[in-house]
Amino acid sequence: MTRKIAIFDTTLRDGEQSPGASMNTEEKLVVARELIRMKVDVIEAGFPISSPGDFKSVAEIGRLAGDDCVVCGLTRAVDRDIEVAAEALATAKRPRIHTGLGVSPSHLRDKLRLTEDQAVERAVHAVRYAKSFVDDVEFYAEDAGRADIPFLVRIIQAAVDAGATVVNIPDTTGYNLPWDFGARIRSLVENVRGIEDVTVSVHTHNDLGMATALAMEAVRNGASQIECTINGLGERAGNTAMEEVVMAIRMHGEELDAHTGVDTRELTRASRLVSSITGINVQPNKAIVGANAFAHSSGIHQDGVLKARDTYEIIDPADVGAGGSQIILSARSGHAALRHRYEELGYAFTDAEFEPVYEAFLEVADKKKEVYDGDLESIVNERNRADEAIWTLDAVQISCGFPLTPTATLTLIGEDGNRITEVAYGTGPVDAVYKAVDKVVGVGCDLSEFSVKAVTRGIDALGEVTVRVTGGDGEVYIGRGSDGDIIVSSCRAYLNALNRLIADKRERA
Ligand SMILES: CC(=O)SCCNC(=O)CCNC(=O)[C@H](O)C(C)(C)COP(=O)(O)OP(=O)(O)OC[C@H]1O[C@@H](n2cnc3c(N)ncnc32)[C@H](O)[C@@H]1OP(=O)(O)O
Ligand SMILES: CC(C)C(=O)C(=O)O
Repeated sequence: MTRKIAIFDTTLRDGEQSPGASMNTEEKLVVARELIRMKVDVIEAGFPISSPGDFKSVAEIGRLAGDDCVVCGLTRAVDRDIEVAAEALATAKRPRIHTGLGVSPSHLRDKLRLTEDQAVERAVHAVRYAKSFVDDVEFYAEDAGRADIPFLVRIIQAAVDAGATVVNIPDTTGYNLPWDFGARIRSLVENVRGIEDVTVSVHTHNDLGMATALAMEAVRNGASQIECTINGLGERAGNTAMEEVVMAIRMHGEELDAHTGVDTRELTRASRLVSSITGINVQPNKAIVGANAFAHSSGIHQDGVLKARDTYEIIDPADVGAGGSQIILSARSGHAALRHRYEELGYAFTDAEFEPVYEAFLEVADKKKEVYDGDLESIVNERNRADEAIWTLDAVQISCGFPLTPTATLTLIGEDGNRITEVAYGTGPVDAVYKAVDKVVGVGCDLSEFSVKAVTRGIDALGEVTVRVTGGDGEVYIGRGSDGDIIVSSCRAYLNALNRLIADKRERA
């Protein structure tokens, strides 16, 4: 059996320190319920002395959690902070006070203005004072990543001797390289007496984009608790993302001799919940929970994933509650992906039928970022209309705007393959195009309806135009056309209606 690594979630404390991420008590309770459901080991619920609202959140989450997990409140190494935290945690069945102070030369000299001896004295006092309220006391050595290692060993030894149950080694400024941070943890594991009886926690920040790597290297060197947040929220560039460390441990459990108790299938839901409550979007390419984490948009990858998912996916999306892999159709997609999607939509093509569809798809895809199902249907419908066509559009050009007179120059191809070009003026660009069509086709009819709608979402959506025309004998014909350019869609729709009218006339003649 591998070692259990405790997951200490600090979304509601350090995560909330992200600018713009503050949450009220109700919102924190919603997140806490999700954290309990996903079986984290510890919830850091807030910093009780910082405001009455945070005090209330810690108290309410303490009540909510019951036996399910430890609930923790943060303090400075200040008596009043510790007293207030103890008061807030009185509702909790498994309370933990998290106290400590900065230990790097910069924090000691410039922020706290303490000598090393004074800092050790203050740490010992804070741990002992916290122990007078609760059994479970975690000591943090803030900015341990930049501390002198002999002093770090000394102050952690003092905290352990004073009764700390957990010692937290933060790389507060995300300064370390993973192997240097690992060596720090190893120094403590090898040099602090009694450390084997306490939990060694790490709390890493992402200032160099290495928070997860730092945490993994710490686990490899003896850490047994990771402090992290959903979506990597937290001060500045954020904290270690829970979804990343939990999945990295799951993927490499044997090598790390580690496992966690987190239900990974909740990771996506938790990510979306925190994003919607805080209003902070998750970047699409974010590991594990980003919208693109299991999306494939290039032909070679799509072909591979359709043959065997693990050619390009190391995680089964279902394992993190993300549903399934996604194939995104774009101009980089190949035949395999397009054919697969059409089959899912119920279309079957022979190879000969499929080739022109693929070419029409590429034409649309080159104009759009992403091709949606509605576009695919439109492409097929447009092709079917083209197959039946008597007159087809070869080219259309419009000149319009204020104060120009809208003018259309249009070329149509007839059944015999001949091209005919006409120019016409109109009250608007569509009117000008329709007048030019009338000149070429020479069929009398009334346009009784014209409507346009976007086939899919986005500014680059295909526009589908529907028209109704009434022929001389009162018969009504509907025409449709779609394209990224609505003048072209309008022209195609009108031609489609006229083609039907002409075909009908011929049939009846
Ligand atoms: C790395 C981290 O994420 S630490 C957690 C950060 N979280 C927060 O700061 C929570 C929100 N903070 C607050 O609500 C307030 O800052 C409070 C209530 C904590 C303190 O408020 P104030 O008393 O007004 O102090 P202020 O914020 O101006 O300054 C912080 C003081 O705490 C001291 N201090 C900072 N950390 C510690 C510590 N761990 N132990 C003891 N003292 C500390 C500072 O040196 C400074 O003291 P000084 O005024 O004597 O120079
Ligand atoms: C208070 C400590 C644990 C912290 O948030 C940090 O060092 O980043």
